Amino acid sequence: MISSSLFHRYPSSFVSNQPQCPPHHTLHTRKILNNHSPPASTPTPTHHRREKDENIRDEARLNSKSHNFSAKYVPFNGDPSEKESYSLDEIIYRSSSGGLLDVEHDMSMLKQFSGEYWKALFDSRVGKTTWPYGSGVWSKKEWVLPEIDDDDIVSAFEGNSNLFWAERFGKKFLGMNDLWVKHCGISHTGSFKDLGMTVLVSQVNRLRKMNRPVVGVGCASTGDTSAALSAYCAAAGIPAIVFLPADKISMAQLVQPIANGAFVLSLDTDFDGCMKLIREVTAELPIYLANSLNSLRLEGQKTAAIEILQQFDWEVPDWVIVPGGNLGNIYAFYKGFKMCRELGLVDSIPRLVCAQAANANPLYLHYKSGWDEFKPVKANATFASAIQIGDPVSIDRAVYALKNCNGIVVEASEEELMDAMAQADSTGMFICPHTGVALTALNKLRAKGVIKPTDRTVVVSTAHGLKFTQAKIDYHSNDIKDMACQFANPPVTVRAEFGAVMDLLMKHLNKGS
Ligand SMILES: Cc1ncc(COP(=O)(O)O)c(C=O)c1O
Ligand SMILES: N[C@@H](CCOP(=O)(O)O)C(=O)O
Repeated sequence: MISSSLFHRYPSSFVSNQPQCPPHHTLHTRKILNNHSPPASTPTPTHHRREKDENIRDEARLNSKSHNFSAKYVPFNGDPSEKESYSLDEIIYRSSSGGLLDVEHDMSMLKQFSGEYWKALFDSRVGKTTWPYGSGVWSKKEWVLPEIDDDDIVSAFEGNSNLFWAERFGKKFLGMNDLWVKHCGISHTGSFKDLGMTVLVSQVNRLRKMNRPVVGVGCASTGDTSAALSAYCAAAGIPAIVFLPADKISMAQLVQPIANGAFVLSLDTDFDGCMKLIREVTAELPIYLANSLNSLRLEGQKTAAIEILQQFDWEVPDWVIVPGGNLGNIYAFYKGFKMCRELGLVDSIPRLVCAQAANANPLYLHYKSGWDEFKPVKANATFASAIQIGDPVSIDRAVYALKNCNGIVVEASEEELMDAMAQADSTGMFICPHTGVALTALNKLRAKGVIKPTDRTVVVSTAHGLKFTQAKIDYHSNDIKDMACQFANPPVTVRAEFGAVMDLLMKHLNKGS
């Protein structure tokens, strides 16, 4: 039996999947929340414990309400007068003309509530354990996948990642006082992919419950997509199949899908080759495609942009810098910011910078050519191995996003990205090489004066540094061909004797003074 006291544990607007209070109440609600005192209707806290057969899903089921929010697939950047659209319950990745798809929300329904209303609602859900809103993604459920039943959601309470004030790095290396790193990689599987994968796997869970023929979910990967897919599928008991380019991903990334029980294929090709194969295979077999070609993924990823605004108390930063590979994420950020502007939460959007490794730089070349004809490249090896991609599936999305926010594309050489990573680490971070690519872009734009010392700037950190320890070991061992490794900090071997240790320490301490 579900205890009736559960109904009284939260104000109803915190637990319902429909906004409850009318817009004119929201300013009041917000003020209350900001003052950290409970809304008047909150009962005195009790030390409630659930009965054996109760859980947070049951609570969500009891509290769910009907609503009129909806979303559908439409051709990406299509002609609005064309009527082509598909239910999100269809298994489809391309429009009738072969172009990309986008998830389009019924904005007229969302606009029935004011910007102030949405801010108060989203703010009220942060940091709770209420299913599914405790997740940073599902706390924005009405804007993500409004029609999914809470019961079908597969979530690890992802999102709500740290927006880190890079105080020392900003001051020491860039003369900046308002520099932030959005640590999307401090996450369930160690990358931002969790944000999109919770949405995609939840939808697959729904489709399978509807008896749709989905025998498994598959992706091509440079390591992070496969890790996220495998974890969320394992949590839901859904078979995962991953195509990996042999010897091109880190050990830590490789072991993730193996440990989570996915069927792992190591293929003698690069990521672009794996991507081509998974597209062919998913066209033949009832395996659902989990790469960002599937626009559902981007609905989850866009919440990182909304979260950044929320973390700045809905003030808009000047710049957001995102490392780009298959190029879904740069569009996801744009879409998140744009929705906040359209729905009245903010009145402008930041300028976006997409940062690429020079060894895998098709977007950069396209940008430099003045957006002339796009040409895929053969991506060369890079320490930023997760963005070693030469033929990005979301090229059109990225170009659209950058053109619409006065965006910039910057490239980083191997030495630049590794030095930037080492410098960031020396100020207490432990970032991945892809974040080093983004920091290089920042260095270059600061040096040119494009980004000003006081500009509020966010660098998106996309994966956890612990996935890329070998790159750091190579750098700090001074063991990289043609690289000075100028910030290497190798361990010093010394005899285990007091005198030898003291001599060494004295030398070291004198050097510092
Ligand atoms: C760690 C990391 N950073 C950046 C990216 C680039 O994201 P996107 O492919 O959406 O451009 C990826 C994946 O491609 C990644 O795994
Ligand atoms: N870096 C990605 C590459 C695939 O990108 P996706 O967003 O299209 O899945 C990875 O980790 O596999």
